[in-house]
Amino acid sequence: MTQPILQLENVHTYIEQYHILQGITFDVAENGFTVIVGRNGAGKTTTLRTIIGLWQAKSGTVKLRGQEIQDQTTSEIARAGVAYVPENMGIFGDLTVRENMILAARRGKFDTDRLEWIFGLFPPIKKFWNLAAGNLSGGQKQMLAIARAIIEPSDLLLIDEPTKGIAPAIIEDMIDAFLELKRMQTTILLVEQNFAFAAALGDDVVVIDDGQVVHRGAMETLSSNPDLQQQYLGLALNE
Ligand SMILES: Nc1ncnc2c1ncn2[C@@H]1O[C@H](COP(=O)(O)OP(=O)(O)OP(=O)(O)O)[C@@H](O)[C@H]1O
Repeated sequence: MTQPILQLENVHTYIEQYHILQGITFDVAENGFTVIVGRNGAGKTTTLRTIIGLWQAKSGTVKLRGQEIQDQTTSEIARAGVAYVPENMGIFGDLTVRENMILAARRGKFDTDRLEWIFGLFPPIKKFWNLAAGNLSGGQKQMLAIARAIIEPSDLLLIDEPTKGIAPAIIEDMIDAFLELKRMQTTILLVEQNFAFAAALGDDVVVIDDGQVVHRGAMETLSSNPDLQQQYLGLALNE
């Protein structure tokens, strides 16, 4: 079996005095789509922030291609090939869509083919190219945040809850865009509350509860078994 691109081993993260991640262990397969699910406050965002170095693990290891990265800074981890779309999306509302994209492009220049590919994935990016990003709808802002993260190729894309507050019709469009990313063999680790969305995309799933991994394995095993869903997720994801 090939080495996973990312491996977390017994990761403990504290926020101030609070022991939030309590021994998180899981792998992310290269070219796969892994989804982290779990109820509110379970520690999903903290897990992504620990991987990208915005929180520092107090103990345990995070390995990228076998190299320990848990003591590296966020910019070092980003340079090593990890892109991150935070829950708040991190876009600049007073800059145009184009300017937001330029800031995310290395050397401030676009690869034309890649930009066309992104326009195909997310048509609103092309349509509102010269509009201040603050005027976009919630779903369009989310698309812009993802477009910024993929304007340069990365080895691993971390995305935090892209469906949050997004209308169902837009969620369908996002599923199509993510399926296309999957076809392009982008390795993705997604945090998601919407189980239908997670199940439509995930190859593998990690369930976190109260700072611990309570289940991991093939998404198919969980998505095809309502009893398992009830056991691990309760009603939290279907509210
Ligand atoms: N900056 C912070 N200061 C103190 N506690 C925090 C901070 N950020 C998160 N926490 C706490 O850490 C725990 C895990 O939060 P986290 O955001 O990782 O959960 P989550 O699973 O992503 O939840 P949600 O689905 O609600 O976003 C929660 O109890 C939260 O209150």
